[in-house]
Amino acid sequence: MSMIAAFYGGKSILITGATGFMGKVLMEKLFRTSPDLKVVYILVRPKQGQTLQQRVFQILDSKLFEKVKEVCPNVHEKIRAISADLNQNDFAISKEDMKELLSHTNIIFHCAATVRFDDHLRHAVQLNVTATQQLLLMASQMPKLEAFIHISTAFSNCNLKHIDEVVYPCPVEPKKIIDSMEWLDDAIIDEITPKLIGDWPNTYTYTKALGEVVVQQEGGNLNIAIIRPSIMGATWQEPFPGWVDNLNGPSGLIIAAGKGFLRSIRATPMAVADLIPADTVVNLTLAVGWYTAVHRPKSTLVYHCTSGNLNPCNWGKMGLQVLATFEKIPFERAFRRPNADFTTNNITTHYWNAVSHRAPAIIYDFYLRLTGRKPRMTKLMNRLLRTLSMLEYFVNRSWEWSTYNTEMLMSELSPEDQRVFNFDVRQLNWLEYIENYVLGVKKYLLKEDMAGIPEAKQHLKRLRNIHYLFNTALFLIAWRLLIARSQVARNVWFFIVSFCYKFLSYFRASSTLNV
Ligand SMILES: CCCCCCCCCCCCCCCCCCCCCCCCCCCC(=O)SCCNC(=O)CCNC(=O)[C@H](O)C(C)(C)COP(=O)(O)OP(=O)(O)OC[C@H]1O[C@@H](n2cnc3c(N)ncnc32)[C@H](O)[C@@H]1OP(=O)(O)O
Ligand SMILES: NC(=O)C1=CN([C@@H]2O[C@H](COP(=O)(O)OP(=O)(O)OC[C@H]3O[C@@H](n4cnc5c(N)ncnc54)[C@H](OP(=O)(O)O)[C@@H]3O)[C@@H](O)[C@H]2O)C=CC1
Repeated sequence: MSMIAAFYGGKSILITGATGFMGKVLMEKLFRTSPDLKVVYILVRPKQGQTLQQRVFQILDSKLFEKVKEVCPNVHEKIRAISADLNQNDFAISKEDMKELLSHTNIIFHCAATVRFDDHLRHAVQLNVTATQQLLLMASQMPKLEAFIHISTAFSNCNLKHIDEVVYPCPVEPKKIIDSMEWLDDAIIDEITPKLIGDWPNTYTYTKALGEVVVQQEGGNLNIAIIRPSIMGATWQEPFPGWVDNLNGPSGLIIAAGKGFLRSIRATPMAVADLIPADTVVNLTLAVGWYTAVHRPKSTLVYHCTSGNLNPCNWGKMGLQVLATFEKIPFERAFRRPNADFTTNNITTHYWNAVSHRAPAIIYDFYLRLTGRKPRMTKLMNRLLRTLSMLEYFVNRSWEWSTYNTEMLMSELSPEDQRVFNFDVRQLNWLEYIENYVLGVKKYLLKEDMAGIPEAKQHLKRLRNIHYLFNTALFLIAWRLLIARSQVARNVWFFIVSFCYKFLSYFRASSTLNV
């Protein structure tokens, strides 16, 4: 019997960010392994014209929850969606709901965040710092609370090269940043943002670092732990391989490469690609929840959920495997044949961006205009280039994360728990994982049918022929222009033509003799 699964039985659990990528995988695993838990409170905001209930039903209706419905048929009764907006005071939670939360919650998993790299500092501070502070305040009023688990990121200290499982101080105290956001106007914030974030690459990583300091400073007597996942990718094993439902991290680029838009990316092939499957993160999170509540460590423990030091893979190997998988599992209606490469300096990056990204987009938009349709490729390409420039920081560096606490926790688990809540990334086979990841992107993100693979392959063949035809035409035009202008080129041309003619005549003559 799994001790961790038994621990969550009968518990009331509060999850923020349950509608996000990690939150959904976390809820799924909780219900599947501890179907006898009492209730899962989720803080949800109405979105895109959907009510809270509609959002919950949409999640439960997805393929991700198929297994849960078998082991926990009344799962919908155990999810209590609470209307909340983490940007508002007291999260805009009604008095009755707040009372219920405060009096019943046993465990908190704080996953909500803005993960956009380019978010305005005010918004990023509000969600990643102030909301964390408010949640801690709520937690301090929960008499039954056993553990508060805060999800951060391994990149919260990406301004360092070697990162230990400790909370590092920030140059400016979070309280001062929170206060200043209240009275500074947007224009001034924009101006001072580069100075404030210093050597952090974006407002996301910076505010996640501030969030950790807040957790440490304002955690009081709570049992708290911080989890730092690296780049969260599709699921590795559970509930099935390859599940993913958003474009963050590598997923968006896998689509861009598979559809033939992405031709080059400025990345260092030997840099460590610190991906971590979402189910591995969730298993560690649930194990940490159990350990923190049961063992009550004296200080706030930080757990790195990374792959680089235990089972490293680099961007070169990952990129090649992604491309190899497209041969077997192509995406439908590709714009060009998938073929991308890494560039390593500014000049080649600019060159390939112009030749392989912008030029084809302009040509295609020209064709769309000619055929009376609305041009869209240049806009899409600009967006892709913007995304690439945001991700560049992370694919041209390697970090070392120590994992003592994570390894300590692994050794504390019973063999059964090590199996059910497996977060040992050493067992991960990267080639197999990446293949399943690409397959998952095709099935769950692009919603493409496997039955369409032969047609997709045919389409790629057609694109290859068009590519050869286009290159041949381009060569002939260039040659024709050269011949018209240069005597040397004309002489070379006549030499080649007469040589070919002689060779053909000789070949024909010898085959006639043989007959
Ligand atoms: C040796 C030689 C080998 C040669 C081999 C060659 C190999 C070739 C490559 C093959 C394939 C590539 C596979 C691997 C590539 C490496 C990928 C590396 C990724 C590394 C990521 C590292 C991140 C690490 C950070 C820390 C991790 C975390 O803690 S948090 C999670 C990370 N957060 C994010 O990823 C968020 C990033 N997104 C944003 O910040 C923003 O969305 C944006 C700035 C990128 C875009 O903002 P914008 O306002 O322009 O657009 P938005 O409104 O958000 O969306 C507009 C439309 O674009 C779609 N979208 C959104 N995000 C992405 C995305 N990441 N990629 C693509 N498209 C995206 C979005 O859905 C919108 O679409 P519409 O709704 O249709 O308009
Ligand atoms: N994805 C990754 O690669 C990594 C993520 N992390 C961390 O893991 C955690 C989860 O990330 P992930 O699941 O990928 O992120 P998502 O963007 O998928 O999910 C974010 C969640 O936060 C919720 N949220 C955002 N704003 C508000 C708000 N104002 N009020 C209420 N809820 C809100 C979202 O709700 P809604 O659905 O309404 O938008 C959503 O449920 C984050 O803390 C992130 O920093 C760490 C490392 C890597």
